[in-house]
Amino acid sequence: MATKLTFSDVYAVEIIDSDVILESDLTLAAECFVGNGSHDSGMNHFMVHTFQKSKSQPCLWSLAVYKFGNKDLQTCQMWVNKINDSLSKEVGRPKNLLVFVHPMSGKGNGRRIWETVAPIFSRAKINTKVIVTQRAGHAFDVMTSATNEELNSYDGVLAVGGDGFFNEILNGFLSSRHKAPFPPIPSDFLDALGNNSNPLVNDPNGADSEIHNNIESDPLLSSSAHNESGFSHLRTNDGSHIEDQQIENPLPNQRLRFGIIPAGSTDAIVICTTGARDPITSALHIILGKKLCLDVAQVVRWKTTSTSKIEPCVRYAASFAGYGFYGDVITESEKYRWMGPKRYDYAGTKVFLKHRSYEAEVGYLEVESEKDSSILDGSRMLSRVRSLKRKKSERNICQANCDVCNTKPVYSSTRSPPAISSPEARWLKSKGRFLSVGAAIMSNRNERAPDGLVADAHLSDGFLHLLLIKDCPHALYLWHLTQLARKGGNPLNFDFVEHHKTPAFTFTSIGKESIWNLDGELFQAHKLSAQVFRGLICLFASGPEV
Ligand SMILES: Nc1ncnc2c1ncn2[C@@H]1O[C@H](COP(=O)(O)OP(=O)(O)OP(=O)(O)O)[C@@H](O)[C@H]1O
Repeated sequence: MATKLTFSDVYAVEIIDSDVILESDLTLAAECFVGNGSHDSGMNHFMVHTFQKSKSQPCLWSLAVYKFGNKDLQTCQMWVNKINDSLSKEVGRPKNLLVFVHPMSGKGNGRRIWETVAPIFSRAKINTKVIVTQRAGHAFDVMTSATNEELNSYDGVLAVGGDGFFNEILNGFLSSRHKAPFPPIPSDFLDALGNNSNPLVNDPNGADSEIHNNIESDPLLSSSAHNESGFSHLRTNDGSHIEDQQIENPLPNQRLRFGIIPAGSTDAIVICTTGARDPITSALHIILGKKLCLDVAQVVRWKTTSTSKIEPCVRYAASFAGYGFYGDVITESEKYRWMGPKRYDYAGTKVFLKHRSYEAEVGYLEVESEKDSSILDGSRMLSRVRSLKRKKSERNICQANCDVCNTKPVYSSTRSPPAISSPEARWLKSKGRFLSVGAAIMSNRNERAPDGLVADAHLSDGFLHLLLIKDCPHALYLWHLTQLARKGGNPLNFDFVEHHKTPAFTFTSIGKESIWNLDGELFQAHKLSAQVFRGLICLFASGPEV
């Protein structure tokens, strides 16, 4: 039994009328300090609502209530007032929230899950405006059309649903508000536009690997490259020039936070940011005003198919962007939505059995700390890749109050990550046949991959992890997948796996295929670029306790 409570853990206090104590209140009040004679008639009580951590799984929080009693009602009221005064001084707790509920999310439980947690918000005296979505795109439309003034009347926006639903809300928020230069353009694209760039080439298929170093003439990163190709360096997503715009609500917007109550099929973002997949835990993170900044990838599609026109289209992803295997699984699984979460297993097996590979060219920005030397020969490249395949014991796992995420200040949204525009920036290129191309913005832990795709990815370090799975025998690919599914597995420790930590990459499909998976949502792109914005949004979460 707890002998002390901290105000930061208390979310509500209320006087209760002894004559009408509900049965449910008594069962909840499993642990309570009961004064002498508290069972006497005429005794008055007040309840202090807080939470407790599960002993076996500290990230899993459950509600706890402590009951105090006194014969004098005034004394009880005085204590309630004093506690409320102290609670009102707790910073960062939300008072008004906009809540989107996806009723069909996951197993179709979105509405029921919201009804389970809604009383906790009422008890904490948080006002909620609830919108139950009628169709896909509903939340996106509300978020894009809301004025900044309307959004400013809320302390946060909640998604009761899965990763895809959160992605929709995120895109609705950012697409009309995030003002930033586009990420670098794929190099072959520049070639087509009359540019002779020749960045470093690393052929993943090994034998014909040709490595060129032409840093000085690399035009990928210069603002002029964007201008030459007809895209202004400082353009917003709606195409207007940033200089012409008044930035009303600069991003990152530390005040408006996002929250997710998990109700989806995968819920990787919730698992990575709270450590649990539990609606009550998430509700408590929100109510107690926890705050965590999150990297967001801005993905720009330049061309939808090989023959289509150049039409830049911007999307955002908070957890993952994937092509090949990942694109096929999402395409296939859409056909079996009626199966609920099981559709991913079914579609995954079907796609795995087909064992298709895709020809593509991927460019990525080399990171100073990942570099072994200024000249990368084959063996150094290999050792660099190996250095990323560290043993689990050496992994620096992202967690609550993470040192890595707290080291540098967050970027201003009006600038690209500095590494991209820095003159020392070096681009490497990988061309060949891939089973998949994946970009993990966070570890993507979920119930099928307990350590995630990249166990030591961080939530707010400004990097994504590019995973290039080169064409390999079926059995080896199965081995890689089983390592992913195993706690403590080492899925990156294979010669056919390339792993690069980078703030930006470009992609061009050489074949016809062009299906990407962004946070579990389909996105068709034959040619795209992506860059990470560090800590672009804030979440009501505190990070997992590992
Ligand atoms: N009322 C609705 N009817 C149909 N589709 C909706 C509705 N509201 C939202 N959607 C769409 O459903 C898609 C999937 O939602 P969500 O992510 O919650 O479920 P999921 O796919 O089961 O979970 P996960 O993304 O975790 O795998 C989202 O793209 C969202 O746009």
